[in-house]
Amino acid sequence: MLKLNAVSSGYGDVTILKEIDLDVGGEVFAVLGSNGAGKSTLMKAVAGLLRSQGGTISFEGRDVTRTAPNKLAEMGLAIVPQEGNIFPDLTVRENLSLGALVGTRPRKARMDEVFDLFPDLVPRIDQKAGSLSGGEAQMVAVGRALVQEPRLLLLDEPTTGLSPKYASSLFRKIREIHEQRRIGILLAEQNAVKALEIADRVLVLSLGAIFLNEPAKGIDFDRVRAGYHI
Ligand SMILES: Nc1ncnc2c1ncn2[C@@H]1O[C@H](COP(=O)(O)OP(=O)(O)OP(=O)(O)O)[C@@H](O)[C@H]1O
Repeated sequence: MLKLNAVSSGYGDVTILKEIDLDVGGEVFAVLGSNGAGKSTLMKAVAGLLRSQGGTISFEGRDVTRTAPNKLAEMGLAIVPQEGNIFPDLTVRENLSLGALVGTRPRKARMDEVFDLFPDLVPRIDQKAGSLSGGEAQMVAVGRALVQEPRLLLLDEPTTGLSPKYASSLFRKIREIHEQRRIGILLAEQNAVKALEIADRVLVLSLGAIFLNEPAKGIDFDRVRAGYHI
């Protein structure tokens, strides 16, 4: 579904990601690593928000190395960035409507599916997104990506700042989204224990390079942890 071949990326002249090779199928693929390891940089590079400094990226067999984010969205790749992922002055409904500009099925049906998935949002439909709780706001952010009918969903640390209860619930929903809709998920996450519970495959980034890339099942947690201590 998504292939990275020797992708380097960063900010200005600074290289953060160093020659990353990656092959993501229609699975839940967790991207782990400590603060500053390069998780968000990887997500932004894949979503077309950061220009690659080298290497190639392909999505569903097409070279998208220089493809603009809006075009990638139309091709079926949606991202929930770590920050700035909702419009605070717009209502829940308006936020979802904006996401639904991308996608082909009737807009109302796609929005109703989000309310089925996150029923807590139903009573908040006309509330400004900026006045929601952290957990509710994340539901809107994920919902806004889902109404785009993505085939690959990039989630950048979606549980940051959530209470353990909300975080666990969102992790369960992420797995549910994958299983019910057959959407591939690339999940950048600090919380390795929780991410491993729902992931099929695990990548650990360390200093912008791949420390480990393995199936999640039966993975030796000490090896994952070692990637956090370099
Ligand atoms: N806009 C930017 N300009 C310059 N350097 C940046 C910028 N954004 C991130 N960096 C640097 O890139 C490196 C990787 O950051 P990145 O946000 O990808 O890490 P991360 O793994 O997502 O970390 P965290 O878990 O803390 O969000 C860090 O050293 C960071 O300081």
